[in-house]
Amino acid sequence: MSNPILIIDDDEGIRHALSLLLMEEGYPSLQANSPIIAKQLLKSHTFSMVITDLNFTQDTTSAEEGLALIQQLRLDDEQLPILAITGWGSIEIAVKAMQHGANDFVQKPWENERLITIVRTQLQLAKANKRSQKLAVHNQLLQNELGFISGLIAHSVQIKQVLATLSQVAKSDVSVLLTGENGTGKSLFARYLHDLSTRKEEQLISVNMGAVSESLFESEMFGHVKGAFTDAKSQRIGRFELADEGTLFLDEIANTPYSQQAKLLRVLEEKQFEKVGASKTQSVDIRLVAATNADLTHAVATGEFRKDLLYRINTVQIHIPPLRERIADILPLAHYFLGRVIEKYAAQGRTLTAQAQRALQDYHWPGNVRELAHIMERAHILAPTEHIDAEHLNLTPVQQPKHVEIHPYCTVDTAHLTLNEIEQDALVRRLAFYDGDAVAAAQSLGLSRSTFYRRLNKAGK
Ligand SMILES: Nc1ncnc2c1ncn2[C@@H]1O[C@H](COP(=O)(O)OP(=O)(O)OP(=O)(O)O)[C@@H](O)[C@H]1O
Repeated sequence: MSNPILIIDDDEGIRHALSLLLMEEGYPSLQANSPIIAKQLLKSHTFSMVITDLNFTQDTTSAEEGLALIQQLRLDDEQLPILAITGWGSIEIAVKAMQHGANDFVQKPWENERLITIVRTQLQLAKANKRSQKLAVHNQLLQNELGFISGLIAHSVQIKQVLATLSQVAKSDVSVLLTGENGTGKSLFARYLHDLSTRKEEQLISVNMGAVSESLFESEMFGHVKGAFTDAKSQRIGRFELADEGTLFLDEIANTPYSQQAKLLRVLEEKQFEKVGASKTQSVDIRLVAATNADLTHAVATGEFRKDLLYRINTVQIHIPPLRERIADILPLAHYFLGRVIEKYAAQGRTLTAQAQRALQDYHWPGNVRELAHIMERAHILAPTEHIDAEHLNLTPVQQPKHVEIHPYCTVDTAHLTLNEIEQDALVRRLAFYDGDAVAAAQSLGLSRSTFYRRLNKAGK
């Protein structure tokens, strides 16, 4: 049901008549007999529109009280449609009401049909305004999303299976958690899910939880009202509100500051929130998709991630396998990215030699699909002829830990070591091999960084 319309008039008969008229047209309403009561109601409720008289004390005709109220309402909310009722039919007052922020006016006694037409028009206008405001913010967000594309390459059985599961759950409203290494395509799969869902006409709003600073978390997620804090010069729409009726994609969810996880959970559970500085509660209807490259079960065990939040977000969990485990995707992706760079630079077509193709298939891909995209662009720039050879791919040995000889692990005499000692030795050597870069070391072993550390610590005990 839509938010109610607030009727403000000191005359009970008028409030009643208006309320009945609106109800017949399907608009619920609440009533206030004075500006004071109206302000109280506005603090605790969200209204779709305000219809207000201008004189609230008997025998006054100056309209001062009403004009002051309109001015205040407009200051508090730039979008709220305000309709003034000018009882003492002077055009001068009607003009003043508009100057103070009213969107339109009607004269008493009003014609029902005209009044309803104005109400309907103003509500539609407000909805359109809100939508375009949301679209503007959304476009900005999209522009900030580097490398966003709509194409999706799926040749391997594993990715076909992922797509099948995504289509299966898309139409429901269950929360989906996408797990997988960096660059495996989690954001792209979130978009795929949204596009297949019943919410596809609405927005998919992405938030990189690692990029939201702790101090601005609430303002970013829930928005703020004008004046909520020193820099809050105007009202701000938060990501939850932007995603209303659509999908909210929380990327890198493991990076949500612990102090904010309870607040996030509350909104996800109750589907209600308050803007920073606002006392009234807003409802929101979102479908949640989250993504992580971390081991969230481990993060729960170490107290970094709330267990209840994990259970709220992982109703369905889908793992996106790393590129090295789905070799069938490598060449189709390589050709796809090559096609894109050729288009981008309006360049002549190029082909991959047989050696280059083999090198791509043999490579370990610690940076997954994102790395492949970069390598194809670089190769396009580096190759002097239309043939891209293995050397132009520049797959350096450091990035290629698949070759056993570069890990001096085999030279260790393991005959007298326990399994734990062998594991620790392997982990320590791998870390040293990557110059202490735990992420690269973990990725080369097919582990998340946290699992890598956990095993390193365990093996050391
Ligand atoms: N199957 C695919 N087909 C086409 N492009 C893909 C595919 N998978 C990934 N990509 C592209 O690879 C890049 C990295 O993907 P994406 O950003 O979705 O990965 P991610 O798993 O969300 O990464 P991170 O964990 O770092 O956020 C993007 O440009 C994406 O469009």
